[in-house]
Amino acid sequence: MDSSPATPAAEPLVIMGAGLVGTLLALYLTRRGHPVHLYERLPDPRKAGLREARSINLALSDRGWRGLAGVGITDDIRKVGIPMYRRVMHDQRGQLTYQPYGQEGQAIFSVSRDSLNRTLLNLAEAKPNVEITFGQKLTQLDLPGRRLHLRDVASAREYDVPYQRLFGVDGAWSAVRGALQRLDRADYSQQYLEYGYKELTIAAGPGGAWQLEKNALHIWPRGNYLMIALPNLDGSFNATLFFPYEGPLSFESLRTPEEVERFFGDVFPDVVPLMPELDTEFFDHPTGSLVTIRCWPWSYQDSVLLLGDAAHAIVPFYGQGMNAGFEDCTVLDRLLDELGEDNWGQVLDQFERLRKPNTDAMAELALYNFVEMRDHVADPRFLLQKRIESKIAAQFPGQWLPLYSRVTFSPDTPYAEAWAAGQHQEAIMQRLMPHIQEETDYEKPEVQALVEQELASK
Ligand SMILES: Cc1cc2nc3c(=O)[nH]c(=O)nc-3n(C[C@H](O)[C@H](O)[C@H](O)COP(=O)(O)OP(=O)(O)OC[C@H]3O[C@@H](n4cnc5c(N)ncnc54)[C@H](O)[C@@H]3O)c2cc1C
Ligand SMILES: NC(=O)C1=CN([C@@H]2O[C@H](COP(=O)(O)OP(=O)(O)OC[C@H]3O[C@@H](n4cnc5c(N)ncnc54)[C@H](OP(=O)(O)O)[C@@H]3O)[C@@H](O)[C@H]2O)C=CC1
Ligand SMILES: Nc1ccccc1C(=O)C[C@H](N)C(=O)O
Repeated sequence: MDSSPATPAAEPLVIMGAGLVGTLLALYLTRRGHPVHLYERLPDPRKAGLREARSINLALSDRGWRGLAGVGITDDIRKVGIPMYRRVMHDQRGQLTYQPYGQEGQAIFSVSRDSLNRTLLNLAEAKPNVEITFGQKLTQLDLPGRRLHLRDVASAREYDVPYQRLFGVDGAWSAVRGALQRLDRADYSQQYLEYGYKELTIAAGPGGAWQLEKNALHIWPRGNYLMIALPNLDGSFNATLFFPYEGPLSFESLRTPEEVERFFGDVFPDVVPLMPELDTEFFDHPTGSLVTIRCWPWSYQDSVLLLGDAAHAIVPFYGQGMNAGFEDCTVLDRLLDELGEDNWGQVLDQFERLRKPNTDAMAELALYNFVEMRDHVADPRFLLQKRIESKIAAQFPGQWLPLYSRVTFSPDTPYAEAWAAGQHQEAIMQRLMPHIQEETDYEKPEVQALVEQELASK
């Protein structure tokens, strides 16, 4: 049920970008009684049919669920999500090792980007005071004059639209941010990895059966590169290869179908038979780049605010970009409750000050998880350390929570706090692990004494 609406403002709030975060934001703002107008550069994905061909999935976790719960739509999404309870690591001989994500029953969820986007669009469009106009690209923004300059992509017609409040939710290559960047003392940085990514398909088995463990996120860690796979509802998996652009083993070095087959056969032998389209997909699918974008400020006076990837694009390795964007919506909604809608300037100011340290921490966490996923998860000592940490958490609940759980399953803990606590715990583990060779060593009196001493001095 919608909460009781305030008196609708005459002029619509404008949202630039009807991606995942923009559509969720529209649902939040319309609940407050505001008319909302979303503009989107691309055609309507529900009509275009183009995106359906690619079933790309995302990991949705507790911060994202909280964002969806705020507008009462978790049930719609849970129906199409697949819980993934653990990492399954595949070594070069096809041997498997396992690492649970959290406690019994805790999972991250694989959801299709396309169905999530469609569900959000359908829900937003069903609201009487939400309008979505597709195929409209923001080309210029007059910040002091509060005017958008848009282009109708199909006809190339250009026109202006005035606004009072604008939310820039137009993704990593945000045009709204582009205008803010030209302000005096605006900070901006973009850092690319020397890696790109390629999306590939692991086929469904007969009758739509999953050919790998269904309720898991699969990882093929290979030291300086990796492949991952997330399950789809139709029995297939969406695999992503994260691989150097250049170098002896790189996108540049694999030039022919034979080279691709030889490489995959050598390093991912257990999964190659499940990838019948490998050759064509490898050359037909684009190689995506991986970038971290930081900027400041995120707002202009009381009229413009950036959210989602437009404010904080991060590399995908923690599976948190969309989750962080959904959390933006929750935080903005809370600030509007606390500070009131007569204080937009204060709301925008508080929002960026609260969020920036947290999304900066998330950007670091995402880079950190790249090394963990491509390298550490293949190391038995690392997996032993994780099992010991689970034991400490079970023995001292409230005093110890693994970093992964803080980031993924603890939406009350801001990212920056999670990261700081995680680094502190890691320092303790570095002192503890030299005393532990196998799991049962944890029970040794000297190890127990050390753990208690470390926790007492925390
Ligand atoms: C390979 C990969 C895997 C990922 N996996 C995960 C994951 O598992 N979990 C997770 O939480 N996150 C993941 N992410 C991150 C996630 O995709 C992004 O964080 C999320 O899409 C951000 O949503 P957004 O709405 O801010 O931006 P977008 O989804 O990019 O939406 C922006 C919208 O604005 C529109 N737009 C852009 N420019 C203009 C303009 N000039 N005028 C009008 N409209 C415009 C775009 O067409 C788009 O529809 C992944 C990212 C990548 C690359
Ligand atoms: N953090 C990360 O590493 C990544 C994040 N993402 C997120 O996912 C979203 C959707 O991705 P996807 O569909 O692959 O988007 P695309 O890469 O297809 O980009 C969409 C549009 O953004 C503009 N664009 C692309 N690359 C650049 C660039 N390097 N500099 C300036 N503009 C650029 C282009 O607009 P035009 O045609 O007008 O020039 C392009 O058509 C992105 O908006 C981003 O939020 C995606 C990839 C990596
Ligand atoms: N969705 C992703 C996309 C790309 C790379 C990683 C992910 C993950 O979700 C990783 C998961 N959080 C993990 O730590 O095992």
